[in-house]
Amino acid sequence: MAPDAIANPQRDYVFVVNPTGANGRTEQQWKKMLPELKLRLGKDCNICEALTTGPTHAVEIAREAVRNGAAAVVAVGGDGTLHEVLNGFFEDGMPVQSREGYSGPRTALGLIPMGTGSDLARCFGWKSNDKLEAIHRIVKDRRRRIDVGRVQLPDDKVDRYFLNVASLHLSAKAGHIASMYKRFGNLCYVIGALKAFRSHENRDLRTRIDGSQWTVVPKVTATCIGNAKYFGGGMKITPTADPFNGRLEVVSLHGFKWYDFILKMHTLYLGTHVHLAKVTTTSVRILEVEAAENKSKQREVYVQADGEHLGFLPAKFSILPQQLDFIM
Ligand SMILES: Nc1ncnc2c1ncn2[C@@H]1O[C@H](COP(=O)(O)OP(=O)(O)OP(=O)(O)O)[C@@H](O)[C@H]1O
Repeated sequence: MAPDAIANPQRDYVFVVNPTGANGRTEQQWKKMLPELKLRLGKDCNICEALTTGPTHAVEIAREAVRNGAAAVVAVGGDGTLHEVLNGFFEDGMPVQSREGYSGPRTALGLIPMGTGSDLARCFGWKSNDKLEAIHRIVKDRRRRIDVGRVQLPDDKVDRYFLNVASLHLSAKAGHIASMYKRFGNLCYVIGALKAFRSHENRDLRTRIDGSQWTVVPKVTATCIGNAKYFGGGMKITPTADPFNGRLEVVSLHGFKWYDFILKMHTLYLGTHVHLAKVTTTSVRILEVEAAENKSKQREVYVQADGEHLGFLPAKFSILPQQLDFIM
């Protein structure tokens, strides 16, 4: 166990479980794992089990746990649950502080991947639904500072945070549609992409990197902003992203037609799409995006982060100056 676990006998480990994750399998697997987890974490650790009752509940549970100075808040479920737990570490654009008087170590974020997609787990080479591997990781409690991406939409006063990938236009719309077809497992992302293409038009966008000059980027099909490498249940969309290097990798697809998407689909899973002529890549700390044409058209350009539909352009994507402790 980590040295600070011995120094502080009252360590709360809060497990935020989405019982409906992976079409209900998350709850079954969690129940099987819990007795061994209790045994291995031992008496020094207080295991708090919180089952979510619906969307966004995980945000509230995590926020309260951080305020109360929990040693760790662990998302048990898919990337959607992880995303909500992450967002619980922040409020009003600031990291949540523990209650006055608490002087223990910072709260760490943890993950037991038991969802459909598990894209962050894939980025670290962790197996999804591997009980022993997950227990070992939590018990060992090895922490590493991880980068957090932020999305700001001027119309929406609430900033959103992401660990995997934010994106805009076709990919964001496809993700939004995919969320309605989760019952089909990973196939939901393919269904989402095909449906999204039906009403899709490539758009000229204006972008600004790290506060420099605005430039027009023609015929954007989708732009993906990666803190980590994967989205959509295994698409290696930002293959050079590294969640520890303080940067976001931006991959844009230009002028794609629906048949390009079918023909090139395998390259998105392999991460080799970045070598295609219609794909550009950049490394940034801040990316601002708005429509180049008629501003009313920007209401048609979807924006998402870690699979959550956030709204429409304009949007600002950035890496947070402060990192988060993450259980690796
Ligand atoms: N009790 C609940 N009932 C219904 N929906 C919930 C509940 N708890 C959480 N959710 C929602 O379920 C969404 C998906 O959850 P989660 O990511 O854990 O599982 P998943 O279905 O495996 O999906 P993913 O593809 O993200 O891995 C979350 O974004 C959350 O908003």
